[in-house]
Amino acid sequence: MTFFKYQGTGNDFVMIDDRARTFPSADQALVAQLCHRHFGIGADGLILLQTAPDGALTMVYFNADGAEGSMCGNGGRCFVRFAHDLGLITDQARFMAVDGEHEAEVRGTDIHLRMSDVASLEHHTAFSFLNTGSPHVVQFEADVASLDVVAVGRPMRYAAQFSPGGTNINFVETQSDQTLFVRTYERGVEDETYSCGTGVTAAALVAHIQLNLSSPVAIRTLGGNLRVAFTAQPGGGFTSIYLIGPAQRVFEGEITV
Ligand SMILES: N[C@@H](CCC[C@H](N)C(=O)O)C(=O)O
Repeated sequence: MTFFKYQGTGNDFVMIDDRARTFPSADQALVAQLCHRHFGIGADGLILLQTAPDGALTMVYFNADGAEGSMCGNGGRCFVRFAHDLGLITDQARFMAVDGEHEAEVRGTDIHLRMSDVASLEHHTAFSFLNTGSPHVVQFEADVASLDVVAVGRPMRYAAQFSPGGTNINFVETQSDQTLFVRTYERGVEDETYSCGTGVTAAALVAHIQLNLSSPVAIRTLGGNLRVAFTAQPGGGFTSIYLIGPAQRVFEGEITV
């Protein structure tokens, strides 16, 4: 079976053209093994490109632990690049994902991906919590570069208040030029990843509310730069949310299991 490896700001994915529906998607151990960085290809997740009976392009996303996940923003941008590379879409696209339909546009090296609207956010003393397709804690910190993201993030990811599903944890610092620096502990990978698309989207929306940053918000991650554009609604929610940044093919190969 042919696979392709894609990355979007260092969030990396095994990508498989599964229009023939031959991939054994119920085999969690196989997905986890393919994503394993020592015993497999190595990736933060695996994505199947399928088509629905009505012909709609469909993204099926699995976390590195092998379980089917909620929405993945960087994975969605890589999915659009993959569909474009296969010649299945022009520069404008629509596809289905677990959280509904997404629109996207290919503009040179960048993919502009429309994310689900966000109706509400919770603000707690130390952090905010919201769902941008996946659940995210956003916590501002003074020195994100020095933070032990795994040591601090993992207990929060498993905290009782987020059970049973758990959450992703984003540590955010505002830089002098109003750019956000974001590092994320990612659920399902159970480690820090180089970038998380739904996570930086959450960080940008919270930064708009708490720090009055205007759209588009520029974000730096360990794996590169992203932008998040949005329209804030008078009632407190957000619409027309776009995650913008590069996505590229890295290599391809054959799975011989
Ligand atoms: N890396 C992803 C986030 C994927 C979802 C996450 N692993 C979860 O299970 O919540 C992104 O780019 O959004």
